[in-house]
Amino acid sequence: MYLYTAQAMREADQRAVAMGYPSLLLMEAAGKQAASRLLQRFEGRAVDVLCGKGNNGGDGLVAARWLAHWGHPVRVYAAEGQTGDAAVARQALLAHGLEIAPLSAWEPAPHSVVLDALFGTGLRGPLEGFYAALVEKVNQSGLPVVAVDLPSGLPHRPHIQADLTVALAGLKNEHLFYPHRAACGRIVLESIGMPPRALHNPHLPEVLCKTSMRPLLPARPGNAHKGLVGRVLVAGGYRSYTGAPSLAALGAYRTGAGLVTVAYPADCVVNPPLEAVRLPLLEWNHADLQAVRAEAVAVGMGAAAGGVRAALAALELGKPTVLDADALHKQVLSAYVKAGLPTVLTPHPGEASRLLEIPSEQIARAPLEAAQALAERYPGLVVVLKGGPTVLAWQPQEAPLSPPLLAVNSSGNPSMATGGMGDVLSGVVAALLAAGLSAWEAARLGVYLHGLAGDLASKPGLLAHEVAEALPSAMRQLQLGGVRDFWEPC
Ligand SMILES: NC(=O)C1=CN([C@@H]2O[C@H](COP(=O)(O)OP(=O)(O)OC[C@H]3O[C@@H](n4cnc5c(N)ncnc54)[C@H](O)[C@@H]3O)[C@@H](O)[C@H]2O)[C@@H](O)CC1
Ligand SMILES: [K+]
Repeated sequence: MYLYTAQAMREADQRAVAMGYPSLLLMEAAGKQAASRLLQRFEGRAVDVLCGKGNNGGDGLVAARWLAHWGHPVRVYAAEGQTGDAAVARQALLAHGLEIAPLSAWEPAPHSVVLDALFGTGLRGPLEGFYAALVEKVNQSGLPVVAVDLPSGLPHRPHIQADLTVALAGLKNEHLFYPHRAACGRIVLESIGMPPRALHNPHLPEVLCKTSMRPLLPARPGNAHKGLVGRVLVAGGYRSYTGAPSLAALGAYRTGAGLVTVAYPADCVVNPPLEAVRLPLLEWNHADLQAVRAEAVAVGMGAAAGGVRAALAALELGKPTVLDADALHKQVLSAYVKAGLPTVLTPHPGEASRLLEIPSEQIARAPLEAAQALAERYPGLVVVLKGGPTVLAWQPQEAPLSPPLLAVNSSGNPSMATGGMGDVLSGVVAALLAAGLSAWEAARLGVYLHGLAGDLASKPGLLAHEVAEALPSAMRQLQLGGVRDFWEPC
């Protein structure tokens, strides 16, 4: 499943039409499904449908017809001048004997619900004048609002603040990225019958979801022993950052690693899980690390200035590696690019800002672009840019001229914004690398499982080790089909 821009969705629509699929069928499905989702949530309220001139308005006209047909009180307010499918939708509505009032006549009615079909993906630029005032009037009415496809006005201001958004055919950027996502309220995705071939577009970012992530779960053979399912070496720790390697070790064990060894400076007190092997070191050197039996390495957590030395020593092991926190330095990344090892780097926006030398606000505003820039700068390394949502990018070394592969995570929640969460993630990804997944697979599944565990454990004051403890349930639920993507109806 992909994440669409307005342009990419228009192209999908055009491909469907070129394949012979009538666009009117899409509008009919869109309107009917929006109407039924509205009723599911706001049954018993009269509905005011506000329709623009374009196809988003056409969806609203279809919705109004079905609402009336099903016997619900509905008032329709629409702009003049529909063309194409939207004009057909208007005719069909009139044929049912409904009246259409001008948008300027709309006044909030107590106990009603507003269906916002003013603007969708065709909006060009911010709303002004009459439409800006109408959107403000809807927001100030205090009435519940169901938005068709997108809250009208997004991605600009002003925009509708919706309680429910019925996304059509595919998720758009605004449905996943803040602050726009907050304007959508609950999001339900309706396929509206769009032919899957029309939606197919591997140049778009992938949305990590249960369907694509489940097949990546490593199988545990019946004759499994701890040396067969992936062993992880965690290398990190510095005087005041002693928890980080322990959390990474816990993340790795809870993702199924067979054995975890924690290497840390001998002058710091690290308390890894009882099940971990401890390796206190006087100096970060390759010879000591070489003795550890491990199929993957996670390096950097809380290692302070030692992070670079630890990462360069780990590089000589020639194993798939996760680089986090104090290992995220340009000289380290360049050395890993040169080595061509499966490598995942997991910066947060502050670390990405340091690596890219751009302000972290710019990264927060356009995380996909930032992850893409890092992937292009360090070809072959998989970039996991942590945030809400976490995004991923990878420029395969063997295809330097193709655009990087991109992905956006759909699991996780704001309660995960606490210390140590990234350390757990490093351990999760390292365990999946050790289990034999490629760097791109391990990073995507790791990010998704970590978010899913955060969703299962979600509560105010959530701690990183609690997310690690929820990982086994997350994996079990994903395996057994018990997971719900956030856009699925309840
Ligand atoms: N896959 C698809 O592409 C489908 C799209 N459908 C609907 O079609 C919508 C897109 O339809 P359209 O492309 O017709 O676009 P919209 O209906 O979103 O908006 C286009 C209208 O808005 C006006 N407009 C644009 N910017 C404006 C501004 N800043 N201020 C005032 N007016 C402005 C345009 O002149 C035009 O009349 C989707 O969001 C969805 O609701 C569905 O009907 C079914 C299938
Ligand atoms: K809308």
